[in-house]
This record gives sequence, C-alpha cells and structure tokens, in this order.
Amino acid sequence: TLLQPFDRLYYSGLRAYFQKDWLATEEYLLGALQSRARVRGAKVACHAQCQAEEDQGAGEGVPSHLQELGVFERVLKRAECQTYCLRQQVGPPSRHRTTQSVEDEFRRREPYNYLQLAYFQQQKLNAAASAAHTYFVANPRHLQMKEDITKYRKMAEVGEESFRDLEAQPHWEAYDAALSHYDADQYQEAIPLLEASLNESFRALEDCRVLCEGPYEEEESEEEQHKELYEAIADHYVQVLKCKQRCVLDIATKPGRRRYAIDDFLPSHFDMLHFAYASVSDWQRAIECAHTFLLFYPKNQTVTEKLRQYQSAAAEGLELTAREKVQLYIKRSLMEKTLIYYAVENLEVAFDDPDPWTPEDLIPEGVRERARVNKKKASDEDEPERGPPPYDGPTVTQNAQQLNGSQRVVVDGLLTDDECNSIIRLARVAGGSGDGYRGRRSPHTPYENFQGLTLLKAVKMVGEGLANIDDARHYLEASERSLKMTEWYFPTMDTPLHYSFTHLVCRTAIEGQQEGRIDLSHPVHADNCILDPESRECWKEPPAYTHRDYSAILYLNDNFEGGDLFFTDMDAATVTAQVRPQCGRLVAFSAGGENAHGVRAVTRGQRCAIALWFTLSPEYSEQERTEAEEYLKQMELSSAKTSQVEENSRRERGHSPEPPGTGERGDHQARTHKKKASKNRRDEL
Ligand SMILES: O=C(O)CCC(=O)C(=O)O
Ligand SMILES: [Fe+3]
Repeated sequence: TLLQPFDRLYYSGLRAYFQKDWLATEEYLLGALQSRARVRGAKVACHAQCQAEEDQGAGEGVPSHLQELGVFERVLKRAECQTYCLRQQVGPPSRHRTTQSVEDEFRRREPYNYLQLAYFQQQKLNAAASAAHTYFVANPRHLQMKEDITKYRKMAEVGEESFRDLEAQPHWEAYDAALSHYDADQYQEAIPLLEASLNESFRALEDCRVLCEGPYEEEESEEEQHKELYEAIADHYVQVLKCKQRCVLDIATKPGRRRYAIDDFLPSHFDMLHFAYASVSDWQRAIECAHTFLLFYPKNQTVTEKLRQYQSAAAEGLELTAREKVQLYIKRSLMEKTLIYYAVENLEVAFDDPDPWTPEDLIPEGVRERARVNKKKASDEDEPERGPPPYDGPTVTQNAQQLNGSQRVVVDGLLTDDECNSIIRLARVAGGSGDGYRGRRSPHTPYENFQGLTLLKAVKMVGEGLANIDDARHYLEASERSLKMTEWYFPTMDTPLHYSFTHLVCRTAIEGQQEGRIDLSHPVHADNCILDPESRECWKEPPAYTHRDYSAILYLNDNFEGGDLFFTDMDAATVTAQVRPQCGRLVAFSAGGENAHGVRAVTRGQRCAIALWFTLSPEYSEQERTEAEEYLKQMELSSAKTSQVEENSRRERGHSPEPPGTGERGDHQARTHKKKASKNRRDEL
C-alpha cells in the first residue's frame, strides 16, 4: 500500500480527536507514528545502500582539475539513487516530507498525548496507560499527565507492565543499567552494559546523522533567497554538518531532559570502561580504553597515569591500542568541525560546538576571541532592557556582578519598619496559636524551630479572629511588591511571572543548644533542581519543583545571630556571595543550579522572611492565593457578614475523579512553543 504522509495522518488524528471520534483518533495517530517510523527506516536503509554502490564504483586517478566534476558526478548519482530508493520504499517526496514544526511535535511525543485520551475514551486502559507513560517520560513537567498516570495506577485492570515507554531508546536502557552497577562497584556486571550502551549510542548517532541529510531549511529574510550555486550548496552543506554535529547532544539527552545533554557522553564511557576493566584485572582492555579516552583528551594527567599503571600490571606481549572505530569517529568529527569553523570565519555562520574536547588549535583565533568577549559580556551582563522600576522607593544595591554570579540581585527598601513588624507579628501569632501552626523542629536542623505560614492560613486566622487584618494585608502587599520587582529586574520576554508558592518562614535558635554548632539552618540546595555537587550538575526533574523559575526572599528583621544567606558554586562548597538579612531587603535569583544557596545557622533569636517562588507556567500558579485575596477582600468589605465568608472559605477545591482532563493540552502546547522561541533568542545572545 501507498504510504500516507505522517503529518497528514497526524492532523487527521487531531481533527478526529476534536470531533471526539476516538477510534479514528487512535487509527490516525498510530498510522502517523508508523508512517514516520517507516520513512526514517527507509532513509537510513537508502543511505547505506547508496553509500555501498558509490564505494563499489569508486574509480581512481582523476586529474585534479576534473575532480569537481567527479565530486558532482557522485552528488548527482547519489541524488538519483537516494530519490529513487526512497520513492521505491515510501513513495514520492510529498508522502514523506514535512515541516520542522511537525517534526518537533513528534520529537516531543505529542501524538501520545492525544492517543492516551482516545484509548481512554474507548476503555482501552492498558494502551492508554502506555501512551500516557510514553508521553510523560518525555514531558515530566506535564502535571495533567502525571495526574492521569496516578489514576491509571489505581485502576485494578491496568497491569504494571503497561507503564512502559513505547519509544524507549536502547542506549539509555543499557546506560542506566550500566551506571547503577558501576555506582555500586559491580564492575563485572557494568562492563557488558557499558559496551552495549556504547554500541547502541554509536548506532543512534549514525541514524541521527543520516536524518540530517534532509531538506534545506530556508532562512526567513527575503534577501537570503536566490542564492548562487556555491553559496547555496555551501549553505545547505554547512547546515547539514552542523546538524550532524548536534547529534552528539541528541543521543546524550535523555527524553524529558531537553536541553540537558550529558556532557562528554561518549568519552565518559571510556573513562568508566578503563576503570571497570582494570577493576576486574583485564589489563589489555583497560589499556585499550584508556588509550581511547586519551584520543579525546590527550593531555589528561589522571588517565595517562592510570595507563602507565595498567601497562606495568599487564604481562609482556601484545598491547591493545585505541579503538579504531573511535579513531575514525574523531577524525571525521574534526574534519567536519574544520569545515564548519571555516564557514564561521568566512560565511557568517554561527556554531555552538557540542564537544568540550575539541582541540583549541582547531578553533580559529578570531572565533576564540569572540567567544572570550561574549563570555565577558555575559558576566558583565545584568543590564538587559528593562522599563522603569515599578516603585520609586526600593533600590538595587547589589547586581549579579557584585554578587559574583548570574541572575541574582539584592534590592533594599521594599518595606518600612512598621510593615516588617506587622508581618512578623502575624508569624508570632501563628506560632503561638497552638493549632498546628506552632513552630516545630526545623526540617533542616535539630537546633532550630521552624514555622511557616501561607497566605491563605494567615487570612483564615484573621477570619477566625486570631490575627489582625492589617497584618495579613501587609503580608499580601509585600509579596506583590516582591513579584513586581523580580519581574522588572529579570525581564522574561513578555511572559508574566506567576506566584507558585508563598511562605512566611521564621527560624528560631533553640536556646542552650547552640554551643559548637557546625551545621546550617538550611543546607545548600537549588530551588528547581536536584543539586549533585559531585558531578556539579543539577537534575531538573521530580521530586524537585522544576516549574519554579525565579526565587525571591524578602527579609523582615536582623535582630538575630547567624542566618546569613549565601550562594555557592555547583560544588555546594565554594561560597561566591553572602547576604545579611535586614528589614525590607529582597534577594531575587533564577531558581536553577547557577544559584545554589544555603542559610547559615541561626544561633540566637528569630529570623523571619517571606520566601516566594515564581513560575513562567500559568498552570503552576498558586491556587490558594486567589482564594486568600478574595477572602481578604470580602472581610474588608463586610466585616459584619463573617459567617457567610467562612462558608465560602470552606469550599474545598475537589480533585476531579475522572476522566483525565483535556484542559491543559492546548495551553501546554502554546507554552512550549513560546518557551522554545525565547530559548532561541537567548542562544543567539
Ligand atoms: O531564607 C532564606 O534566606 C533562604 C531560604 C531558602 O533557600 C529556601 O527556603 O529555599
Ligand atoms: Fe532555596
């Protein structure tokens, strides 16, 4: 049968989806996934076939001035072969060509998002769970899907085996298994898995590279059109080379960790392998893998030293050298980089080298210089275009440069002393009210008490006659000023910041227990990712609050000892800046690993602050806040009708039991597109 173009099938699927024709949705979407898989398979197969034919027919001794014709003879034949082959396998171009945006949707696994609901509506629950799981693996921030999966897990008829990734990539399975053995010092088990991961990774890399040989992506501007012969060829060719180079990142990026490729993915395999082989006394293999690692990093001292040890441990005789496959891989990669850098220097091409191991001398001096300047600019940064500040009073007292980092700021003068005292009073009342808000042992240290008060609880306390309405109003206003200042200082391309969580927090030193304390009030952490100081990485994945984009802390007092906030490098140890709390001082920063921070022990007195986290994703905005605001407004309007107000506040927002909702899907898509656009902007800077 004739292949149906997968983008058409996909859109037919979406149409069916919106018409609630679930069976048709299922059929179209499955068809789309299969059709795309077939096209990709055919491209890889055709590439192999045409390459083989070309190798067979390679003649020798062509005079140099005719070489170009020789090259183009090959190009023409290749074009003919490739088109013919694809036509045979999947049909004419209209059947398999598509736009980048459809391709991106498939990469993000969007079809599974719709597919799961189509399955669910037809009561095909196991299939629905698989689709949901498959989608969620690549989109771990998708709350709706997370809830849906929880629902499927509770369903008796859905078996555990349904929660599998239908698009699982073999190299990740091997890699993850390898690492868990390796980390547990089980080298015998780790070795075959590492080798498998390596093999599968190279295979995935080659497939990815073949798929780069696709259609030319037109530039947008008008004058770019109508290129001349060599210009056009060079343009397209460099585009393809860059795409091929990027494949290194592609295979090193786990689904769901977009933009967070594992650094040095291939070389690190050999670093682990030489160690693993040595641990089981396979000296020959250890030597081979150390040599191979050194192909990437010839000057690496540690591995050079290890290699020497292995060599003296190994018996005399034949010694293995670096793997040939890797030698060829590096050679090819360096040739590609040389061409790309030529284009960077001479043809106004931009290139982000994905490999940290590229030798310095391969990068043209001009490009190196430009990179240095850009880096300096980035560290001087901090002056994006921002409008006038939202308030007159507060002033920026320390910018990112003064704070030795990026995306951090200190603003003073956000609150008056009266306002600070008013908000602290609220915290004290909450702490003393004895109904669950009482200060408890801190979750972070046994030497401090810790009490937290959300906005809604504060407002409810007012409703219960336990707290002063002005104090609650000040709490609300303080949080609003913090958001406005943060939003002003960190312009985010017209995307507004939303409150994600607001917490009034006091930390109190427990008297008599402070002698010789060496711990922290709050250990070093990042607010939206799991900090791994050892690898100096920050995993942006659950259970971290990955949707938090900016953090702000508004301090309320300074009459305590200790309790300074400090920032560190990703090693969680090197302190880069320290901030002393005081009334009305706001510290705001981007919530990722670049702003790892902690709080020094509070050794005397009570330290109070409003901690706020903001998000760019409206679906993660704080629901309680609206409730608190409305409640407060009502109380202010009619303090007499409190009974009715209480009635309203009791309305709990229930969790919809079924079916999995559709509400978020459209939003999500819009958001990812926006995110992508802003990301691209950032990359260009
Ligand atoms: O109170 C502070 O200074 C920082 C608190 C903090 O980092 C947090 O709660 O995540
Ligand atoms: Fe924090």
